[in-house]
Amino acid sequence: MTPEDGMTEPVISLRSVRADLGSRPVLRGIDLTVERGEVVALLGANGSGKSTAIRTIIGQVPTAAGEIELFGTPRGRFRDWARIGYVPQRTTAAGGVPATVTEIVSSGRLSRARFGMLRRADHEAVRRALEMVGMADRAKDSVDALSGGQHQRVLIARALAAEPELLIMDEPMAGVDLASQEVLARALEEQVARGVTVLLVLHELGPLEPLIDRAVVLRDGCVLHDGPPPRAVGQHALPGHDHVHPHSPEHEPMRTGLLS
Ligand SMILES: Nc1ncnc2c1ncn2[C@@H]1O[C@H](COP(=O)(O)OP(=O)(O)OP(=O)(O)O)[C@@H](O)[C@H]1O
Repeated sequence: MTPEDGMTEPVISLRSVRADLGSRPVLRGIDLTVERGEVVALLGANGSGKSTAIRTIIGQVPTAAGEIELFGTPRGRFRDWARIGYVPQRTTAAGGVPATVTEIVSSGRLSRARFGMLRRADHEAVRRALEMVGMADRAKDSVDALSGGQHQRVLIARALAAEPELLIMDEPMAGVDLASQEVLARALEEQVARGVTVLLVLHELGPLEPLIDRAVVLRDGCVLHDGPPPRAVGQHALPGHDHVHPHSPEHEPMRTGLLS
């Protein structure tokens, strides 16, 4: 590959990005770069702006200032959405619409389908995505019959079905049982081994810890930390552990926390 192919460009680049929700400034000057093949975790307390950052990157929230590039192209001109798999913050896959697991996952393949028609290769990609998240045996079931963790697996399979180069996931492990977490961690590991770039919001690194190259911690819409992920196990060791120090009577309890 040559630089002209855009292969040396960061996959995601944010420069001084600001975004408002209503009249409220939620992102207050974010710089963030994700290089090809990196796995970056976005951490921070509730309300610090993680989801808004993700939604701004994929164009669901407009920027008030600053620049965003996807695969080296300004976001406003970016059209190649099939290269990006997005897993929104936890919702049910069904949304009240009667649909089977296969139908939901197939909808993630439409961006790759020619003239909106799924061909054999597309059906195979759907089947592979279902296998990757351990849901192949539920392919024909209605999504209404699934548990929360299984819903989440289906949403991830939907994102994987297009065989994206970049996966953006908003708390993929939230509310997911341990068995599903391990399945998802393995699926993600497989994606990373193939060179897929990943940006994901997490509350704790958990079973994904070994995969994470870098952690970006937000606080009040600003980047507080951008560097190696905390390696020590356990919530206490995270940079942002909500730590109240009761043993400093002369001071107010000190809150250093970011993650909860
Ligand atoms: N539609 C909205 N209108 C106004 N303010 C909003 C809206 N959605 C979110 N906010 C506010 O924006 C801030 C950032 O929210 P965001 O969802 O990005 O945080 P987060 O870090 O993802 O939080 P969580 O960990 O709880 O998901 C919060 O203070 C939230 O109350």
